[in-house]
Amino acid sequence: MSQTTLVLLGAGSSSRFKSRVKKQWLYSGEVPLWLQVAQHFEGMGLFEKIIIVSSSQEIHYMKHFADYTFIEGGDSRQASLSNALSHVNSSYVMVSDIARCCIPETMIQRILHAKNEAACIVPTLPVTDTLYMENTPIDREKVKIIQTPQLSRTKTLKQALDTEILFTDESSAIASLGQQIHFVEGSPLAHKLTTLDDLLKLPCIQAPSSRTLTGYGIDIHPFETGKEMKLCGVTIDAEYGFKAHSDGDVAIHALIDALLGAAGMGDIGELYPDTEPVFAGADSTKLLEDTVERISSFGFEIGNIDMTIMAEAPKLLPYKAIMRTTLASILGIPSNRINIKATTAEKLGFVGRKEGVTVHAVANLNYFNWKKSINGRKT
Ligand SMILES: Nc1ccn([C@@H]2O[C@H](COP(=O)(O)OP(=O)(O)OP(=O)(O)O)[C@@H](O)[C@H]2O)c(=O)n1
Ligand SMILES: C[C@](O)(CO)[C@H](O)COP(=O)(O)O
Repeated sequence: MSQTTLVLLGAGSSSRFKSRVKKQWLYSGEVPLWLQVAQHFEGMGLFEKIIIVSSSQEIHYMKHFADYTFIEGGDSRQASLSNALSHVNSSYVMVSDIARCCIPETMIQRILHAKNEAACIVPTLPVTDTLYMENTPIDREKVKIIQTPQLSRTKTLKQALDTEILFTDESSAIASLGQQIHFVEGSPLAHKLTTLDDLLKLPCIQAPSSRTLTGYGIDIHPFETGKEMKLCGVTIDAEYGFKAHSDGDVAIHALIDALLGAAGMGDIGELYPDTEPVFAGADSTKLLEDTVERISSFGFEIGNIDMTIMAEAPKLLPYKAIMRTTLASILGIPSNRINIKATTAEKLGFVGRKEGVTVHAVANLNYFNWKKSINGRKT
């Protein structure tokens, strides 16, 4: 069995990437980039454990994709690494930026073969352009580009990071202890995805799939007198509203479940539990806004939505247009891609007896087409 743990650092905020979707959550085919990277390393069969570092909200969703060890990151790359290192017990630890997406296995083998050469093994590339330091040319033979993954003796790395000093990589931390660093040849394929233009340099990243993902949601609420009735974020003129922990907007609740269903993100109760005081009387449009924000940040675009409101009363026809425009502005799609149907239950069941309302909703999502963002840029 290998004595090496792999740590993949993915808790960054992608600020230089300048896209509404963080680089870790771009889809390559039908797989988010972070997962493509993890599966690529896992397929090599070289590691006893794989740790992925990310934010707590992302980790909740990442666990729906795969069973790695997920650890919450910190404010800096080094803080994220330190959190992960407390879960590393193997003699060696290989650390890589998840943003280096296309690292060839031959490069990993080169690094592992050199493991006895020094406390830290580092892949490098030569500089091939002329270099200036401020206004003075410098000898490019004396500088190198440092890549990841870097292989370190775990004990030495833990000792090196037990400091207030912030290092930009493992090798500089270990060098600060006076330990030797051993350099091996890196690869242009290990280039780090930092800006949108880097996507053009990384051939293993495929265009996102054109598949449509469909989700379904249903919600039921009984009527309650003395409450304001809200449906699709619109106030309805009625003598009663809905009994609920929140404002009881049963249509928005069904829609949230449809959106979460399409994204594979669980259901409304997981995200906004009705046991939490913070959601007492909650404005459901705010919950929908939060759902849309999450879905969007995880690499999806909303295609269209359709819903059926089953209500014996009140008559909803006069409200359908304003309901569509209200939802359109929250979902960020044109109102023609939102369809709202209303029907009675022909006096049957609890809906027919005017005891409450049922809403069924369907939502379609597509993967965010990041190729369009690159093509739309002037270089
Ligand atoms: N607090 C942080 C910051 C960075 N990283 C990770 O460290 C690697 C190198 O960082 P970088 O490429 O700079 O990613 P970001 O920090 O996301 O990018 P930016 O600096 O543009 O915000 C990335 O895989 C990133 O996810 C991390 O785990 N925790
Ligand atoms: C660790 C690293 O990738 C080596 O080149 C680099 O230092 C990370 O820098 P960043 O500013 O956190 O992207």
